[in-house]
Amino acid sequence: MDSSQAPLISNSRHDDDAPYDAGLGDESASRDAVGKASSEQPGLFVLILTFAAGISGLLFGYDTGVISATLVSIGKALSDRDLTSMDKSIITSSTSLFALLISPFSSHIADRLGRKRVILYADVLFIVGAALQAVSSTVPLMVAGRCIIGAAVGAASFVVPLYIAEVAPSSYRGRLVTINVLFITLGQMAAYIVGWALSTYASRETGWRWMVGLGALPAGLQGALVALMPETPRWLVKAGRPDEARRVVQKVNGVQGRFDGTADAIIKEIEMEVREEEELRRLQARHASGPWKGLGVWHELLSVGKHRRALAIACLLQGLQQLCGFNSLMYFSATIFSIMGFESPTLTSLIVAITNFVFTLVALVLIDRIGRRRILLYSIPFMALGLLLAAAGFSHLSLEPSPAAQDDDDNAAATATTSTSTTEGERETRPAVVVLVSIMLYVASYALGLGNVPWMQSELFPLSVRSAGSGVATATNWAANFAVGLTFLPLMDALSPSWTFVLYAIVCAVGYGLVWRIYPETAGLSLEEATALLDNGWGVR
Ligand SMILES: O[C@H]1[C@H](O)[C@@H](O)[C@H](O)[C@@H](O)[C@H]1O
Repeated sequence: MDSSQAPLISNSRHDDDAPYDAGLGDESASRDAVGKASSEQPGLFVLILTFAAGISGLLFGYDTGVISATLVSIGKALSDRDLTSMDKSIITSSTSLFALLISPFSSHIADRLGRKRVILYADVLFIVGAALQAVSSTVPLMVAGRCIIGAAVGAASFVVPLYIAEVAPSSYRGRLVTINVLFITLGQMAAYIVGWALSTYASRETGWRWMVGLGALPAGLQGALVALMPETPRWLVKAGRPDEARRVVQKVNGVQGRFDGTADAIIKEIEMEVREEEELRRLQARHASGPWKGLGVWHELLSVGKHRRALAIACLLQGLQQLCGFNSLMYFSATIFSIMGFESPTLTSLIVAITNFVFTLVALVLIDRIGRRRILLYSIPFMALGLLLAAAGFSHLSLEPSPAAQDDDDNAAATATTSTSTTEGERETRPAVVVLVSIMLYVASYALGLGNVPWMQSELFPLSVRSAGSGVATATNWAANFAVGLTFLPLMDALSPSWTFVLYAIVCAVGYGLVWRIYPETAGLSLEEATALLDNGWGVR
């Protein structure tokens, strides 16, 4: 895996003011000229770039969030029958599977053809995937559309943060991680609003087709914006085009067409970094021995104790972010609220997306003050509590797990009417409210901690293994996301909703113990200090 492989990873220098450093390389380099450039106000150009990155997070969020309302609105439109739990699970998880499969390839394309090219290809995939879903008439066609969307999400979630990190001044790179998560949650909220509006006001036949098809619009906008943007200076230098790279740096710094010593210094620094990186790769290849021979950076990652520890922590956090079951709500909350008999399941499930977005915003403000380890240790118990309360609520509800009840809003409304018109039904209202409030508690505590902290993975790894380590951790995230998407509905059928939620609570409890045991506090530390914590052990005091 090369330096550009991992999402949220970039190349160059460490910025002490940027606790969310997106995985930038050479810690030792703090050149004056670069520092000067970094402290400047963002120009219009940089703002456009940030917006472009935002669209990508938005698409990631929209396309993963929209499936919740889509699944309850499809009815018999695919293959002339109701969707089974297995259909729903495959339609949902095919996206994460393809995101997992595609991201390593996109790093090679990004290195060969440039970052911009990957963004454009991803946009094309977003558009094709959206169109295919919108016109699909069978389950396999819908799955094919979701796979194409997955490939787009995988490529975009990898390359856009990289693009911005390589172009923007260092002070902006640092905030990228959280801004990206914020845009993802914004996209999910937008998907839920669109899902609710279309399932309520559009016709039954076409509403869900618009939901999935609308994802093409931001992709088209992003494609048009990206076509106007330059390649990154770092890629241009690597491709032997330093003059073009200099022009881009001048544009970013707002000194286009004038002599600018800062731009020269930055280009020199990039050239140095590119050389250092190549040298490092040669050394790694030469020193590898035994089973790791020829594996280069993998040898370095797996044979050195502190790198292994960093990898264990990063994978633990990413795995936990998904295995705690959050995305089962993101993907299936409308289905859950539908079988609980809520009159408008898509509107009710909007609460999940809004809570997630609002508390991600709160996390932005709190996380540096409280610290990553501490915010996790404070929030995970509340996640477990929310899950257990929801499980208790579910055990007092008589659910209607039949596909007809799940897929038909009218049916769901009928169920709700019946349940509220009888004494039996009135007794059911209270547990339904308990489930809803518990889910909000769970989502809020997730958004404060686990929704964000794992993406700060790159600060655990030293430069030499940063991209490889972050890449593996990101793959862990998609793999666990896939597993949860595929197993949630079958688990609900096999174990009951209560026990499924108890299972996620157990995952949270085990995760809490592991975080407490092996994840040291890195907030407020420079990248050198953070990675040094793992030199001789887990660094937990
Ligand atoms: O950080 C994000 C965010 O928490 C999203 O809401 C979730 O759907 C993603 O899986 C996660 O990676």
